[in-house]
Order: sequence, then C-alpha cells, then structure tokens
Amino acid sequence: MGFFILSLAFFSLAMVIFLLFLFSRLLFSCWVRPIRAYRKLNKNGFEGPTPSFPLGNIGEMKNGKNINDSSLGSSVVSHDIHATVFPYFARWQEIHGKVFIYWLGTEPFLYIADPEFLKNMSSGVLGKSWGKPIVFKQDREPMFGRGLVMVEGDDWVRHRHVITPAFSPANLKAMASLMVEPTIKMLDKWATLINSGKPEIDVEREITTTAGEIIARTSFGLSYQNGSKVFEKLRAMQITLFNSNRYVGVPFSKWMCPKKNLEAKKLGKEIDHLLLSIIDTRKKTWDGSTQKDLLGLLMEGNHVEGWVGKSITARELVDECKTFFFGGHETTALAITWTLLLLAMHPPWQNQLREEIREVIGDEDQIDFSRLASLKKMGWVMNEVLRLYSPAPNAQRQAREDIKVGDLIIPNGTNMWIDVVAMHHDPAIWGDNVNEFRPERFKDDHLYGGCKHKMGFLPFGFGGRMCVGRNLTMMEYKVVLTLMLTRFSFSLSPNYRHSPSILLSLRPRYGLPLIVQPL
Ligand code: HEM
Repeated sequence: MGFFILSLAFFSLAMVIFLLFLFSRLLFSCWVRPIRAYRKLNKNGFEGPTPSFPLGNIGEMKNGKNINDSSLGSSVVSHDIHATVFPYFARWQEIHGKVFIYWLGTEPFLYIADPEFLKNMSSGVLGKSWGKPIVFKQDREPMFGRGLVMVEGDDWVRHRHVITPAFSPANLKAMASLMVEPTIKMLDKWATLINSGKPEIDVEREITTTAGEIIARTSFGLSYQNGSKVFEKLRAMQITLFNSNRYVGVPFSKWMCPKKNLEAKKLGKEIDHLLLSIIDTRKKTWDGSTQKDLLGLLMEGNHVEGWVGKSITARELVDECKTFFFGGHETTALAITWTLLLLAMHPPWQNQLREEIREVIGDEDQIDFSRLASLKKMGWVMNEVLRLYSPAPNAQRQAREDIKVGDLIIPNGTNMWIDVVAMHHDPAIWGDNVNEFRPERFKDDHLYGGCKHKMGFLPFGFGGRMCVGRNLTMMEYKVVLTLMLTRFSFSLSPNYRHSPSILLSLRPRYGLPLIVQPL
C-alpha cells in the first residue's frame, strides 16, 4: 500500500513538473519571446495598432470595414485598390506611417511600404541570409515543403544553384512549345461556346485551369490526361488550405479546423507519393535523353540522390515540383486574367497589341518563340498590369541577424511584411496618374516604369530571392496572349463586379466574365 502511495505521489509530481514545463514553454513562445521582440522594435521608435491576446490585430483585419466599401463588388472599375484589398493596412498607414508594427496572433510583424527604408534595410543582406517567417513556413508546409520558396541559408544556395540553369533561355524556348496545346484547347472551347450563343465567358476560371495544365507540363511533363490525378489533388490542397478561416500566428490555430488540416495532410501525402512515383519511373526509363520540362532538366543536370549523385534528393525534388505548381500557375494565370480586364477596358491597347503581333510574329499558325522578345508593347502592358494588380501582393522576410538601418537596429528574428500593393499605388513615387492604366510609362524605362524609386516596383520580389520563374512567366504570358488576341476580341460583361481580393494571390473575387467575340 505504502509503495503504491509513494508511486502515485511520484507520478503526480512528475506530471506536475511536466505540465509546468509545458506551460513555461508555452508562456515563453506565446508571450515572453514576442513581447521581447516587440520591445526591441519599439525601442527603434516603431509603433502600431494595439494588439489583443491571442489574436493580435487579426480581429480588426478580419472585421475591418473597407475604406471604399466595395466588398460586394462594384460596377465601377477603379484601379485605386490598396484600401480595397488591405483596408486595415491603409487605415494603419494613415496613423502610423509607412513602417509600423502589427501582430498576427502572438507574432509581431514589421510592416514596410517605404521603398527607401526597404532599400537601406536589404542592401547589405545576401539572399542566403534572409529567412522566411516561421509562422508562414508552418502554414504553407503542405504546399512548398522544403522547396526553394521556403529554404534558407546554405540549403537555399544549393537549391537556387540547382534550379536556376533549368530556366535558361534555351530551356525556356523548349518549354514554350508545351504551352501552345493547352491554350489552343481552351480557345477552341471558347469558340464552341460562342457558336452556341454563349459569348460571356468567365475567363479567370478558364485561364487558371489552362495555366495549371501548362505548369504541370512544364514542371513535370504531365499532360492533362496522364497528370490529371496530381493536378486535381494539387488544386484540392490549395483550396482546402486557403478557403478555410485562417488564423496564422495564433497559438493552436491549426486545431481550430482539424478536419481541413487532416485533409490537407492526406492530400499532401498522396501528392508526394504520385510525384515520387513519376520521378522513379523517369529514373528507371531514362535513356540518356532529357525530357525538356523542369523535372527532366533538374534530374539530368543535377544527379538526383540514388541515381547518379547527390546534388538534390528525390524528396527535395518533389517539394520543388510542388513549389513550381503553387508558386507558378496561379500567379501567371492572374497576370493574364488582369491583363484581359484592362484590355477589355482599353480597346485601343488590344488593337495596338494585335498590330504588334502581326508585325513581329506574322500570321503564321506556328509561333517562332525566338521572336517573342520583340513584343515590346506586350512587355509594357505586362509590367503595367503587374504594377496595378500584382498577383503576389506582398513579400515576406525574417531577419536572421541584427540588421542596421541608419541609426536603427532591426533585431534578429524580426518578421517583415512588405506591402507591394501599397508601393505600386503610391503617388509619391509614381506621380498623380498612379492609378491609371498607362503601359507607355514603361516605354523609356522598361524596368521601373519611371518610378522615382528602384524599390518601388517589385512584382517579382527583390534581391537574391527574386522570383526564379519570372522569365518562364514572361514567355507564357506572351505565348498565351498572342494566341488569344489573334483569335478573339474582349469587352467587359455588364455582370462583372470589381472586387480585387486576396486569397494568397490577388484575384478578382467574383471571377472575370467577359464578352468574347471571334475576330
Ligand atoms: C506572374 C507570375 C509570378 C509572380 C508575380 C511571382 C512572384 C514571386 C514573388 C513576389 C516571389 C518572392 C520573391 C521575394 O521574396 O523577394 C517569388 C518567388 C519565387 N517564385 Fe515566383 N512569381 C511568378 C511566377 C513564377 C513561376 C512561373 C515559377 C516557377 C515555375 C515561380 C517560382 C518561384 C520560386 C521557386 C520562388 C522562390 C525564389 C527564392 O526564394 O529563391 N514563380 N515569385
């Protein structure tokens, strides 16, 4: 009996110590560490909206009323969208300026919409020395895993070194041919719809599906038929992850939607399994010739583990395939979608681009991909669209060392949220016509569009971590738009409701119904 009581007492004591340990760890990570980080930032003079525990400022972000109050969509299309897509940031900017602190749950973030501050902060930091906020890494783990978007330090250098050559101009040219068939298939479907008396088409949905097919082909060589399983699961995972009510940064927030999380995990495992089997089949059937998709190029040039060498493991390759899919297809689809909105509103620009296509590409059925670079006006239009409706509306960083900015110190561990939409719509650096569609601003300054600050135009991010797929996007944009504009003209449907909104990317909340007419 005495022994039993002693054991029970010992067990209870052990439990109490264990619970105390857990509690102190929780207290440290949810309270002590964030408050310390906040104080260090605050010492530099940064302020911000008052947070509450445990949501931080998320309550205000979710409930905040739109400054333009156009959340139900408007029939009037205004490109002055910052206060529509980020009403809370627009409001806080008015009070706290272009650099301030806000809280996602128990994580303080330094908000940055000041290009000069960004330049001073980032100029001395190498790509490999940047981190990504841990809360986002955890949140997006099923999508990106340890792919290039999320890796850091020497691992990032190795991945970037392995991946960059796959996007060489010669390889991109080979990939361009993979883009034509899915696009033609979509355009043929439009022709059938128009012939059957349905000229109103939600082009956003159509283009997103086609861009998904293109990225599946260019990344891992899948046609819609043989790749539809991977493709559908990748889409399903994205929807599962981002259509739920999300509380990034709030402790235990994953437990709020356990079903969704389990579903995403299950899909993640199934996708990994399918991609691993594709890689395995390629290894087994390799005959010395390279398949000209990203996977084939990475496998050939870099000796996948268990095959020739060890530059990149098969597991990492799976994460890169997912990264290309999630990082590459929706962003590109949205660039084309927003372009069609703007061209539908500006018919003279449609005509100018058609004229340029006739001059540069001619009327041939086959596109000579080497001529795409000469579509200059199309390049200006793309830049102007990426400025007004940047598919990637923000960039994120986490400091991995103390960063000196003038007299200030941004402490190691600081999370940063760079508001690209705010900078792209800032009249102080773009002038009074900032919210007008004027592709010609890129005529004489094709890189910065006459922006007064070099860090004011960041559609593909900045520094060493700039988007690795930007040239692939440029190629896809020109191929798809060339094929579209040579067959159809576009005008705005009276059913279109303008409501740009954020679901990871910047998208038209109610799709983009256009009236499509054959030429
Ligand atoms: C319109 C299309 C696209 C836009 C707007 C876009 C935008 C971006 C942005 C803003 C970043 C973050 C850069 C930073 O943090 O400084 C990024 C990174 C990245 N993008 Fe893209 N992207 C596009 C297309 C693509 C495509 C087609 C691919 C691949 C097939 C791709 C793959 C990546 C990867 C792997 C990274 C991580 C680079 C690194 O951290 O080293 N992107 N992209």
